[in-house]
Amino acid sequence: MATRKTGKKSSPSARKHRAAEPVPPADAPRQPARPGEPSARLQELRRKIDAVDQRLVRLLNERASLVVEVGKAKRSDGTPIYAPHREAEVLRKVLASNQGPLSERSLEGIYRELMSGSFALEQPLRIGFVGPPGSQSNDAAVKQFGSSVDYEDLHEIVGVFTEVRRGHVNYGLVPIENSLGGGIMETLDAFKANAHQVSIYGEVQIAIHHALLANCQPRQVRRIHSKPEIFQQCRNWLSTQYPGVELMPSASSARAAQIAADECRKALEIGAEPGSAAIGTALAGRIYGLNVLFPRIEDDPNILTRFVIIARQQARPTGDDKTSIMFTTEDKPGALATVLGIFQEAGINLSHIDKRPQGRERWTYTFFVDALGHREDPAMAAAIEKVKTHCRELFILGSYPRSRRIL
Ligand SMILES: C=C(O[C@@H]1C=C(C(=O)O)C=C[C@H]1O)C(=O)O
Repeated sequence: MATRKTGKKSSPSARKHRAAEPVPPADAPRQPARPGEPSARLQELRRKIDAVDQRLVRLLNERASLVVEVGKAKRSDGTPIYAPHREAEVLRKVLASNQGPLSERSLEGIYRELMSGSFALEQPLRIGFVGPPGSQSNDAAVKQFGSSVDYEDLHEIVGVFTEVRRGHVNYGLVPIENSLGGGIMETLDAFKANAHQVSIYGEVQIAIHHALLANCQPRQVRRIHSKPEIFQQCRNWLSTQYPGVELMPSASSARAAQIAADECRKALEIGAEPGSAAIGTALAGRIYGLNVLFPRIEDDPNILTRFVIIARQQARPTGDDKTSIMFTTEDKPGALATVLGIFQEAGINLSHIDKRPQGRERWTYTFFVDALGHREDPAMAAAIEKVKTHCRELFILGSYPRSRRIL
């Protein structure tokens, strides 16, 4: 008969207990924990979690060692480090094998951070965004590329294009379309000036959330800083929660957070009550040292901004891609309708169309169209060739994996 290390014979009830799952069932009689101490069940569960973590760390490092090898192989044949087509494939396989209880969203978040760690192992990546730090673009970049890459605030959308083109950053993230305000003019214009040198390598859809940030109690807030558009997007919330408060316009929500943090500090220095707040991202709160008093105060919880990742490389096909093209039609009746008809005939779905003044000739426009499919798909390649014959000029801005998820 098995004995304990003490040498004592085990009782039948003890044997039964040892043979069963080490974690006591939830309905087992529980030893009352001493106040402030975790119960025996909680301790046992935590011991199991610790053991799983040990296995996970080994597995993560097994994966990381393979990533290091991938990095070497890429460097020897000049393959780009960041491979959105491969990431899409990894995520698709991982999510398909998920049986819960972890949600898809949580698993995807974990994998995004894991892949961010991969970059650091293959080659440190530098990502350009439009600041100031804590801006929506900074938030989007961190959600997409995680915390293991370097970020550079390039101040202006056009600056992101310039620095990608010059190779000072590996990739850049710029907003292209907002579900409330439509196309982002500065980005479309920057494509007109840089279409030869950079291309769209990926897209990211970000849910826009606004938080009330401050260093005081909610009832102490007297003045709120933010961008005028953001006040508009939180109008109902502000008029019910803070009807008499002073609204101070600023150039960006991140700048607003910086001003509110400065004003709070100064108030505290002179012994006054801090009453300044800002509406911005939770990331801005972390950067400028403000607490989130209320998260998600936007009136419409479904505001999205689509960002594109720009690069000096072309993304490979994944089977679920988008192609963005930019063209100027010939100056004749029905020219745009002819172009759109070509996609229709080819059975190619268009997901977005926008326009900007062409710039050189008055009342002439440059059109931006997103078509579903990759430029290497024979139907897409043939349609684009045909479209070209009806255009003065046409550029393919890029083919890249279509993003269906919202970060
Ligand atoms: C490891 C690779 O490099 C990067 C990291 C990935 C990963 O961690 O799975 C996937 C794609 C790339 O962005 C790869 O290309 O396979």
